[in-house]
Amino acid sequence: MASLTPILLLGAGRMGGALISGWRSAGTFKDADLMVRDPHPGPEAAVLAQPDDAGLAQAKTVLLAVKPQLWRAAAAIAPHLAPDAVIVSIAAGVGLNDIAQAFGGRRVARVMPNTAVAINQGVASLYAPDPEARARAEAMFAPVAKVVPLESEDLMHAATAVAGSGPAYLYAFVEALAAAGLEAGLTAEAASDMARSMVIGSAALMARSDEDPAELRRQVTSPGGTTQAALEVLTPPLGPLMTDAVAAAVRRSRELG
Ligand SMILES: NC(=O)C1=CN([C@@H]2O[C@H](COP(=O)(O)OP(=O)(O)OC[C@H]3O[C@@H](n4cnc5c(N)ncnc54)[C@H](OP(=O)(O)O)[C@@H]3O)[C@@H](O)[C@H]2O)C=CC1
Ligand SMILES: O=C(O)[C@@H]1CCC=N1
Repeated sequence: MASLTPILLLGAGRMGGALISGWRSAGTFKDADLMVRDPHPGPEAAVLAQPDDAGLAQAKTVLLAVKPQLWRAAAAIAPHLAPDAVIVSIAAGVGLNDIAQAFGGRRVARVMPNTAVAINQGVASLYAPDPEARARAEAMFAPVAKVVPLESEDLMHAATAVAGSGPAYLYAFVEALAAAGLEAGLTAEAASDMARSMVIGSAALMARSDEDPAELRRQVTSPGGTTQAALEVLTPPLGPLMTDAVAAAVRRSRELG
């Protein structure tokens, strides 16, 4: 693999900022290895070099991290890039061939990360038929995420729906559980503390356990007890609901492309 730095973050908002935080804490890149082009960079990117058009030619790798609706406008920098610059896109839904075309035929990798890269515990699905682009994307994401290679680009929609958007589903669950606790008589503060701490502790337990989630669930569920009573309410609609939610995200990902 050729040198992948300097890396240009083309867009450095919430997801670009999460990556910068993760790279800093993992020691993956020095700030001097990173540059940013963004009209309003987030706090993590504010100290990074902001090259003018001539300076863009220094970038060896470009992380495309703008909203999917804005990616074609962002690609207007392509004529200023070095011919051998490689594009690594995290934009939801936007196809590899379209990106390659807009960036003058340069090599492209697609990655779908999630915000947990900020603490080096992300998931990053990767599709890149070009070996050099794949190697660079792996070098960028393996220090901050579990990298999951995808065999076909079409699976990127499902990866986005499960692991890219997934953190929001979990936070929505915590919100709903806290609201239910409030309804059951707890104070708002106690309900929020319990829901949040329960998810943090249960996720940490799952991370350390060799058991699959179904066995961990069984370990909590006493026959005829409280958990069983709740799961009899929760489980029947949960599977179909999650299937519908993931299908909606897949549909939206296809539309964004
Ligand atoms: N957030 C997430 O959890 C995840 C996001 N993604 C993908 O990452 C990408 C970025 O998402 P996110 O970080 O949430 O979005 P943000 O809006 O937080 O960040 C995008 C940044 O790009 C800037 N920008 C807009 N236009 C341009 C341009 N022409 N050139 C350079 N920068 C520009 C925006 O500035 P301004 O605010 O001024 O418009 C903003 O700072 C999306 O494509 C999304 O699909 C992927 C996985 C997870
Ligand atoms: O909501 C979105 O479209 C982006 C992609 C995955 C997470 N956030």
